[in-house]
Amino acid sequence: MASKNPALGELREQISELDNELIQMLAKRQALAKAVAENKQGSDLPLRDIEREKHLLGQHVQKAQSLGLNPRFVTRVFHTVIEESLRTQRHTLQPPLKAARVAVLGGEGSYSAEAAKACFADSEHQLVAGQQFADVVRLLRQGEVDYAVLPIENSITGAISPVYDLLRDGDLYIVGEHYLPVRHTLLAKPGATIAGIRRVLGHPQALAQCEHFLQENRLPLRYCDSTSEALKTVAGSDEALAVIAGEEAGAKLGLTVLADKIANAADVETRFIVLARQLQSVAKAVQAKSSLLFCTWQRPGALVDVLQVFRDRGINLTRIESRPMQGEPWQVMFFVDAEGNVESETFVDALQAIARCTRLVKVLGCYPSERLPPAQVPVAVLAQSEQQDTAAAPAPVSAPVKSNKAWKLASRAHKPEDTVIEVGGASIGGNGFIVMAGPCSVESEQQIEQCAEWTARHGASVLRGGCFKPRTSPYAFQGLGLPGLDLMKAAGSRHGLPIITEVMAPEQVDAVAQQADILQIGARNMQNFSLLKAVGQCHRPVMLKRGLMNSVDELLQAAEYILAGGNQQVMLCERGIRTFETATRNTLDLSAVPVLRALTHLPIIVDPSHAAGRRDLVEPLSLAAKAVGAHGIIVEFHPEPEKALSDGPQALYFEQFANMMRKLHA
Ligand SMILES: C=C(O[C@@H]1C=C(C(=O)O)C=C[C@H]1O)C(=O)O
Repeated sequence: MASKNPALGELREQISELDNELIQMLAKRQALAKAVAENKQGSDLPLRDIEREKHLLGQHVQKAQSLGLNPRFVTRVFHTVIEESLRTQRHTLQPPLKAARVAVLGGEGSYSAEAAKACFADSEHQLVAGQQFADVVRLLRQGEVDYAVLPIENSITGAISPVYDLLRDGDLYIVGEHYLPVRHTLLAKPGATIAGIRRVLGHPQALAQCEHFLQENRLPLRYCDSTSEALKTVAGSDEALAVIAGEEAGAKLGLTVLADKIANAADVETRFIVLARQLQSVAKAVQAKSSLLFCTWQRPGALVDVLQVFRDRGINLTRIESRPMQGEPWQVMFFVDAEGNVESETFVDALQAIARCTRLVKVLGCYPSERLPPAQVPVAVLAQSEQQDTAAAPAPVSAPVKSNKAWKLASRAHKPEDTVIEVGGASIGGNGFIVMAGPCSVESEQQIEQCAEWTARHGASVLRGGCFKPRTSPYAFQGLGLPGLDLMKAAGSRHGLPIITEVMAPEQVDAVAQQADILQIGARNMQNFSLLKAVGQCHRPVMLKRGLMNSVDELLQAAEYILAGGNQQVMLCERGIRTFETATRNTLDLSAVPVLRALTHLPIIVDPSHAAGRRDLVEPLSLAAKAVGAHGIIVEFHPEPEKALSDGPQALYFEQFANMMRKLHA
């Protein structure tokens, strides 16, 4: 290849050399991290130092920008590097578990086997198969294995109840955890087709995680004790059977993939626990989790008393589950996972306090926390903007004293403090200022990818894009619909951006909420009350745009519909109103921003693009929006505005957007 094209060969050689250097540097970095761990052990400091991580990332991101690199790419790289550094540090102070024999459900081919291999990657071990969860636990109790690995919760179907129930006896202890990404595929013998399949075999958990696919294809099920049993049955049968399992496990038995990624959600993970017969001590410096079980007395506030113990001591709970108590109908046991080490002073004190207010409390284990949330550094430009200079922020306007029965939940009287909506790493509301940016409409994979890249590169926090377009004319481009939303979600995920898109009808809400991180209600739909009620039932944040002819009071009443439906994550958007003025498409009512900020705790966003309808006005209006105290703006840009399928004249050119971002953050 290189001989035909020597220039290419040379370039590749240079890349290989650089990669080589990178690897050597990574190894040096790891060695230093190990030395830091040893140093920390002596000095009693915790391994993780989130402030140091933030500082480092901040510096790296700035450097990256000065070299023309995408700051989010650099952040992603360093998140991975630091995660590995923390893993090495953890292993330095808390040697990884070593086992000769490990019990798992179903043996080779099962997801449990995969998890066990990951947990005991550092030691030669033999897997011992149990047919059911109870058998796995029995093997450990009887001393036939050193450890057992069991699934405890799944990211889409939640708690794996039979495993919780096996922990009730409290004679086994959790000594480790592992998050396993599971990629369910439908497998069958070569030549089979989905239409021809008579029955799908699998473990009940795996079948439940793929329920939507199975129902859509009307496939009858057969439950098996384990995935490996299901695999073997399908591989050894002449019937038209299929199995839900991982691709690799199927390939070992000669099975081929009929459908890939068939789980109900895109990224599915199962959390596994490692059980042992003895409680384990976790080194002080290692970030640990502890699991407890408790039963409360039957009296009002009994559960609150226990939760208060954690709250008073600053202990964060990562999970709470309840399960029925055996032999005591309608009585429950609570299982909690908490951040902290059971041997720490705080925890010992907490356990004593819990013992005083419960019928029963048991420690189920203590183990290194496998997953630590990455340090969040906004990209450099964002960093400046998010720490908005409060001295420069407009002085708060005081609300007219008026009791309003039409919009109670939206009012400052109901909630004096600002609502801050956390979505995909962006905080909207409070003292921050965020930018949502992207094309008016999603037009193609390439277009939305280019826009997502540009949005991320210039420090905007949310990717916008319309998939269902409310157009004045029925002949205008109506949007790509759900396939467009899939393209936008994928582009957003690649660049670490949450996405916002418009939803136009109540029956679309469920499907759009599956993918979109924020649902937008357009100006024309501000008083579509059945739509407002539908998004009020939804778990996603909603951005409600002010109607062309609606007052601030009507906007707040519309927001009240959503809040009254239960959804408290509402932000309001000023996008221009219709006045006698024709110099601009609409008149951007910037005075509504401070007025709304005084009246409501909800975040206020400004849309200069739709208000002005002209790209040359977008930058001054954006700067003005920030100056009057908006929590953010939503703006449109396009790689080729002249060719845009909708609203081209208001779309910024890429460079214009970049310049505007620099000014906004100056
Ligand atoms: C290496 C350290 O320990 C941890 C790992 C870090 C890293 O890999 O850069 C940074 C901070 C700590 O969470 C340190 O404290 O410097």
